Amino acid sequence: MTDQAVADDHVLAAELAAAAGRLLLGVRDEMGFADGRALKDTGDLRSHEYLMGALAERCPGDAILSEEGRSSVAGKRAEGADADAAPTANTADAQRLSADRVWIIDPLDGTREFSEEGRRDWAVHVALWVRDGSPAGRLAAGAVALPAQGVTLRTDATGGALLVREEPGVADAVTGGAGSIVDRRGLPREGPLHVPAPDAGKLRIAVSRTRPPEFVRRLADAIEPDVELVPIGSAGAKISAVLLGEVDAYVHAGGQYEWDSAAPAAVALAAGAHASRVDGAALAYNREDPRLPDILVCHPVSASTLLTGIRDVSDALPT
Ligand SMILES: Nc1ncnc2c1ncn2[C@@H]1O[C@H](COP(=O)(O)O)[C@@H](OP(=O)(O)O)[C@H]1O
Ligand SMILES: [Mg+2]
Repeated sequence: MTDQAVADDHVLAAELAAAAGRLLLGVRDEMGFADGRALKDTGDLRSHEYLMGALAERCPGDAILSEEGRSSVAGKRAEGADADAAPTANTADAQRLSADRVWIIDPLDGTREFSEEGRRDWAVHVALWVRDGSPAGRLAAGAVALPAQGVTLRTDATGGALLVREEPGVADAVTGGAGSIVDRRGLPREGPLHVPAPDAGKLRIAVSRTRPPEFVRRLADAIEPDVELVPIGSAGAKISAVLLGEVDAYVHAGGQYEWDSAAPAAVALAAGAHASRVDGAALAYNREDPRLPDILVCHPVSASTLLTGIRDVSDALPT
C-alpha cells in the first residue's frame, strides 16, 4: 500500500461518483417525486450500498467513512430492500484512524434537492484521504458528480483539476441552483478546470437554500464589494458553482461533516481555489470526530477580503 494517491485513484473517484450519479437519476425516474421521504432514503441508501460495494471490490485494503455508514443512521429504508437490512457499516473508527488510505464519501449531498422535481443542485462526493507523513494527512484525490447537470469535477494525477462532461446531450442546458440557465453545449468532453477570478467590485456568495447562515448577511453588509447572496442546495453543488464561475464564493458555518466537503475541497484546491475554515485554518480530514462545521471556498484574490470580513462579524458566527 502506498501512502500517496496513484493516478488510478483520481479516475476511480470520478468513475464511482458518476456511476452512483447515474444510479440516482434512475432512482428518480423509477420512483417519481410523490413520496419525498421515500425518495430521499432510497437515494441515500442505494448510492451508499453501490459505493461501499465498489470500493470494497476495487480497494479492499482501504478504510471508508460514508455519511450513510454510521451506526446512527437508523430508520432509513431503501425501497425494494430487505426491511431488516442495516446499511453497510463504515470501517471501525480505530481502524480508520490508523489507516493509510481512507475514502470519505457522501453518497448523496443535497438530499432535499434530489427529492424536488426539476432541481439539479445535488451531488455525489468521493474523496481519498492519505497519510502522507504530516500530522493531518491530506486529501489526495476527489470527484464531485453533478448527475442532473451532466458533469463531474475531479482531481487529476498532475495536481490539477478536470471538468468531465458526461454523456453529451444529457444536460445541454441546465438550471443552476439559483434558477439560472447554464448552457454547457460548447464544452469539450474533458478539459482543465481553473477557478475563475471574480469581476471587480462584485461578489456572488453561494449560501444554503434552506438554512442560510445569518452571519453571511452581516458579512455581505460589512465588506466592500457589492454582494449578491445566491441560494443553492448541496455543499458539492455550491463549491462546483464557484469552480465553474457561476458564483464567486461559498461561505458556510453552523454545522457540516467531513463528507460534505472532502471531495469538493479536494477538487477546489486542485483547481487553484482557496478552501479553508472560516477562520483561515486548513481543512482537516479523517479526524475522530467527523464534524467540520464551517468552510470558505473562493478565488485566492477574494480570500483576504472574505476572511477579514468574517472576522469582523465573528460575533454573529454560529457557535
Ligand atoms: N447546520 C448544519 N448541520 C449539519 N449539516 C449541515 C448543516 N448545514 C448544512 N449541512 C449539510 O451540508 C450539506 C449541504 O447543505 P445545504 O444544501 O443546506 O447547503 C447537506 O448534506 P446532505 O444533503 O448530504 O445531508 C446538509 O445536511
Ligand atoms: Mg452532504
